[in-house]
Amino acid sequence: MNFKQDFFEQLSGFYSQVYPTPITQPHWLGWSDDAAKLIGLTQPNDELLMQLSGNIAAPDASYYAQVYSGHQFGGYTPRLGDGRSIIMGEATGPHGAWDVALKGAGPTPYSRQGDGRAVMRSAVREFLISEALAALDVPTSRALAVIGSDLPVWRETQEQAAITVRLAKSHIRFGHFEYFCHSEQGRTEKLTQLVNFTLAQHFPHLSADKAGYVQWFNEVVESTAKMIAHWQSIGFAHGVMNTDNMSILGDSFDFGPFAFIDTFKEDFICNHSDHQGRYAFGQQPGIGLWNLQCLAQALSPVIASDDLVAALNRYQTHLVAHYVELMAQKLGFDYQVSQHQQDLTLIGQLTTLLEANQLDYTQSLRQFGQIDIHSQHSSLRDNMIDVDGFDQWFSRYQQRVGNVADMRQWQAQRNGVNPKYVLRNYLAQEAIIDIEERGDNRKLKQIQSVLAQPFAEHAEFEDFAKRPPEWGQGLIMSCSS
Ligand SMILES: Nc1ncnc2c1ncn2[C@@H]1O[C@H](COP(=O)(O)OP(=O)(O)OP(=O)(O)O)[C@@H](O)[C@H]1O
Ligand SMILES: [Mg+2]
Repeated sequence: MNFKQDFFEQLSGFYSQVYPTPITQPHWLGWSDDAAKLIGLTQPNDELLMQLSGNIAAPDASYYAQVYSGHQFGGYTPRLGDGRSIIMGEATGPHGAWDVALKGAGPTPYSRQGDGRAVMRSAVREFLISEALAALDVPTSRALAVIGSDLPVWRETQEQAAITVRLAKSHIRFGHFEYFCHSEQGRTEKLTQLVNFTLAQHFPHLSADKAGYVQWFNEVVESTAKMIAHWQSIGFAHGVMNTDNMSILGDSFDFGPFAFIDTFKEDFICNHSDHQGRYAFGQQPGIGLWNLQCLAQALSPVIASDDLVAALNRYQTHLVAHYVELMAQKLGFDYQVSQHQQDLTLIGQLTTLLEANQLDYTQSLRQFGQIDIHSQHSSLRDNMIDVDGFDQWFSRYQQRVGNVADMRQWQAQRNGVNPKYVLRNYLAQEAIIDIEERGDNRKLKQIQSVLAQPFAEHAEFEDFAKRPPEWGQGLIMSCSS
């Protein structure tokens, strides 16, 4: 790995230097060739294993934990920081610079009561979902590897520690700006320094002046809206949309109790601790705005409030536009800005039908690849209990799609955007159980390779596209990780 150390060198006072605490008996549980390519790596090897498990230092790495704060479930925590993630620096490769973070690498000055560790099940889930979302073209942090160990850690019971090696274009979160706004008591030097660094590193097309700042915030609003539009379009619930888990680049970030919806349910909750449903699937667009409002407040010392409000006011338009555009591709009609509102209604009627008929979201959308738009009959229709309701919707939908000259091509296009395979919770759970009980990571590798091509057919792994078995329905994940 070739590192540069821009954050470390330019932002002293924004982190604490801290070394990983080695884990014992480190071994590769998972490795992503696709992520490796981003930073110019090819094969896993023993030296890399020793480096990424914290057993030996990597040349040119600086080890540090960043400080930030954040709104967690609506309440402000003035100081959080990386309690279990240690960044080695920015690895440079053919695809730019990527922070390499060892998540679960041991205690840091921000660990509070925590042990600085991650348990194997959560490390495996983060590894799988990072790479699966990337293959679905969703903006996301990546995972190079997951490393197992025999180090015991205590949660509700004794478990084994593991490390996810995360790659992210940046680890700067909304919470970074909140921290340097609220802790500096009116002084704006550090906040300005952080904004300037963010612009120089990640928004080089913008100038470090008032106009550049305003444009930057507008871009953050849009990329956040875009990310959430992606989530809604694929039926992904993040589960912990605290402001410290919101990347300033609009990348999906920090994967804990996330889930893909199986049977469609607008108010689906995946986080065991989310008693109020604050982060329910259907709440995500609104929470995105709420989080951006927190960010806007943190930036108010350096950006005029009228400009912040104007940018926030565009959030909903961005979100709807991106969502409708993605859904239009999935459903096979041309995206037109002037049609937004009608299209949104048409899409909403479909999801209402899916919910009322208790249908699986991923499977149902995949069936658009078999629809003949000129015929009333389809496998999707066969699955409906409310056939009349569906027929009414379908004729409106037929009108919207219009004539299709080449039906086969149209169907192939639908299959190219509606995944057959997503990381259903029960699949991740099966991989975890095999590792837990037998140290066997073959299932993990199979799931990873299928999800790397989620739009393709994988005849051998047809089962991975199935609805969950009874034990795996509505699995709700605990926050303990
Ligand atoms: N086992 C732990 N030991 C120490 N700190 C922890 C532990 N688990 C979580 N934290 C800290 O609690 C805060 C909230 O945790 P959260 O689950 O959002 O983040 P995370 O999953 O640990 O990391 P990241 O946001 O970098 O993906 C963070 O500051 C995190 O570092
Ligand atoms: Mg977090």
